[in-house]
Amino acid sequence: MNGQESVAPLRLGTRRSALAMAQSGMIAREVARVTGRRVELVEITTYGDTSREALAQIGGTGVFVSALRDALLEGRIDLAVHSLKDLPTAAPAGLLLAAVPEREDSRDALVAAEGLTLQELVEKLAGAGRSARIGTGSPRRMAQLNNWAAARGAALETVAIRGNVDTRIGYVAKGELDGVILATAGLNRLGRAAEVTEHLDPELMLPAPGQGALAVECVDPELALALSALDHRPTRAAVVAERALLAALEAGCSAPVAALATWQGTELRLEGVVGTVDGATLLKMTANGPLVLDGTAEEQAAALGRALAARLLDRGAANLMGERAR
Ligand SMILES: NCc1[nH]cc(CCC(=O)O)c1CC(=O)O
Repeated sequence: MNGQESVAPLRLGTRRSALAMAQSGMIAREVARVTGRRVELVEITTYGDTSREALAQIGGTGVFVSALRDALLEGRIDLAVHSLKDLPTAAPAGLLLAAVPEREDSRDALVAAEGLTLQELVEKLAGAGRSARIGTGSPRRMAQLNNWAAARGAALETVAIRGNVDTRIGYVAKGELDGVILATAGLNRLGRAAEVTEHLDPELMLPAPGQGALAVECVDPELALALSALDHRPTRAAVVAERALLAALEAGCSAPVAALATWQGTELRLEGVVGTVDGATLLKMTANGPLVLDGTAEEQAAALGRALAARLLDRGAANLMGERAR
């Protein structure tokens, strides 16, 4: 046996949902390329995968992440891939955010029958004498949809749903709902981009902090160094700003908070939204910061996020979000 063959494959922990498998498979190929090592997928079942309870009841999307993090800390896997928007802003000691690969489309998407946009859907159903029933389990999406409808006097009702992509799209296919909102990035990664009937403009629907981006976590600093080849620094700076905003608001992952940082030349432009689920109030603010992608980029980006959070809190964001999570 030569030295090459005796090197054990890297164990990449993944949830077994179709989306997690697609994301993990994609990153596994990249990891094999940059490390020159074999990568095997190790399936980890999380409580969030087996429970039918509402996400808010079982502690939010953090439940998907914690089983993978436990496996990392216990040495059962070498690296894990998460959807960045599901990653709690506080990381347990010992975990390294080795890479944030280039972000996919960050926008939310409408999947509706007959290829209709939100506006067309609302108009058509108003003609039929009823309101559009749109499924989403996300308070952030509910707040913005309800606010959009209220501003137009449109008859729209949000319906709380959860489940995987198939389940959610199934509600529309079976005619139980008029439309559902999903993240474009997830649909793209699953090869289901064609099901989207409208990509929602961030003006209407600002995405969740980190939406469309992935996080690669590991424990071993040497592995982290190798994985940093997959890091996309403009994406990392953007999501750091978005997550700093979220953390400074002390909002739980189920609070109606949205944030998106985009590059305008050498400036990072951060937009934040805090609202009430009923859409009655939506607070939207923007901060711009010139940002140099050097060793201090993350601190500069985080400062931008904290500054915007402070301005939102000045305007009463804490009251809007209701009871703060912890
Ligand atoms: N909350 C679940 C979740 N977490 C990550 C994605 C996929 C998109 C992404 O990577 O941001 C989704 C599905 C969705 O919101 O439709």
